[in-house]
Amino acid sequence: MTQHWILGPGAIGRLLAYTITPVAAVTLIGRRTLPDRQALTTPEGERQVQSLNVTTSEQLRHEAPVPPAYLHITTKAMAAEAALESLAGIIHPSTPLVLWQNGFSAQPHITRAWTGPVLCATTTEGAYLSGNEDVVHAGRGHTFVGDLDNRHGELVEALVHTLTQAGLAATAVNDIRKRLWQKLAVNAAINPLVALHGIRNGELRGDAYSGQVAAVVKEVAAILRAEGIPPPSGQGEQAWLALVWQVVTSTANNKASMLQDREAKRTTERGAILGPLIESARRHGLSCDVLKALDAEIAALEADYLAS
Ligand SMILES: NC(=O)C1=CN([C@@H]2O[C@H](COP(=O)(O)OP(=O)(O)OC[C@H]3O[C@@H](n4cnc5c(N)ncnc54)[C@H](OP(=O)(O)O)[C@@H]3O)[C@@H](O)[C@H]2O)C=CC1
Ligand SMILES: CC(C)(CO)C(=O)C(=O)O
Repeated sequence: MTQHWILGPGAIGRLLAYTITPVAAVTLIGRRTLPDRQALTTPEGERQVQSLNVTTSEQLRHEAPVPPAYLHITTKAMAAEAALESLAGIIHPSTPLVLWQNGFSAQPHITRAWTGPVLCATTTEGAYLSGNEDVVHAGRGHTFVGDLDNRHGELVEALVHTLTQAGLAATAVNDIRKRLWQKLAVNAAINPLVALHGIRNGELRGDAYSGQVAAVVKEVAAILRAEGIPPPSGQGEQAWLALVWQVVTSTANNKASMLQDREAKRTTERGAILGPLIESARRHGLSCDVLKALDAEIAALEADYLAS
């Protein structure tokens, strides 16, 4: 059986481990010990329990594990490189990686630094944790998999086959860079504003916030034009705005991930979402005062609650 190691036993990591275990050999790796009996509540509300092969990077150091065919990294973006580093000397540097992060920071950095293949996955599956032994699969979505340089088509296809066999809708693509930026654009327009104002996504449609969404999208659209990233359908700023309102409406009742991070007093993914946009604006000589102000406000908020 193909060995899949999943590093980062959070919502996406546990969803993947739980789902792939029936069709492949899975090892779920954390930095602290977790129970091996893990429950998953399906989108239909059924709670199922399964034994997973759960371990820590420290424990792996004392074993002689079968090398994995894929190492999935399912930490938050800012933790991905340190998590990978924690397996130095345990996995071979030619091991194929699969990065599941939102944003566009871990992907280019790790693709440049890792000597083996690096695949990227972008997913609209929705999951959240409910304790040390429970994950809730809140909504089914679709996963797109590719690699930034389109050099690893066979590995991508084989992974997509496994995900599909496991019941996760997945497609191999040759434009993963574009898809990652498109998702980042939507995240940049929604996440910082809802986190700062403490509101659910749908509330952005109100008079108090809709102008702020439009101001963010104006800057994001100009930056993505300079990056050569088109909206998924239509053209220009209006198409980006329409996409954002479509996602706001379809996720109206959601607490976005950045708001959940704020409420749980965790570091947010602002560096992976706003960071690449601000850096791109700098490279292309574009102004991005709205994005910079949002980034500074989130940074101040984080510093405040992380210190308390
Ligand atoms: N949840 C979702 O529905 C979706 C998430 N994503 C993206 O997927 C990524 C993961 O998100 P999500 O699963 O929600 O995040 P979580 O915060 O639920 O999980 C992150 C996990 O990473 C673990 N971790 C952190 N550092 C290390 C380390 N050094 N070694 C091992 N494990 C480590 C954490 O462990 P610990 O418990 O010890 O802190 C935690 O279990 C993010 O980039 C997110 O944007 C994308 C689409 C949907
Ligand atoms: C699309 C959105 C904003 C849905 O909540 C999301 O991906 C997130 O919460 O990070």
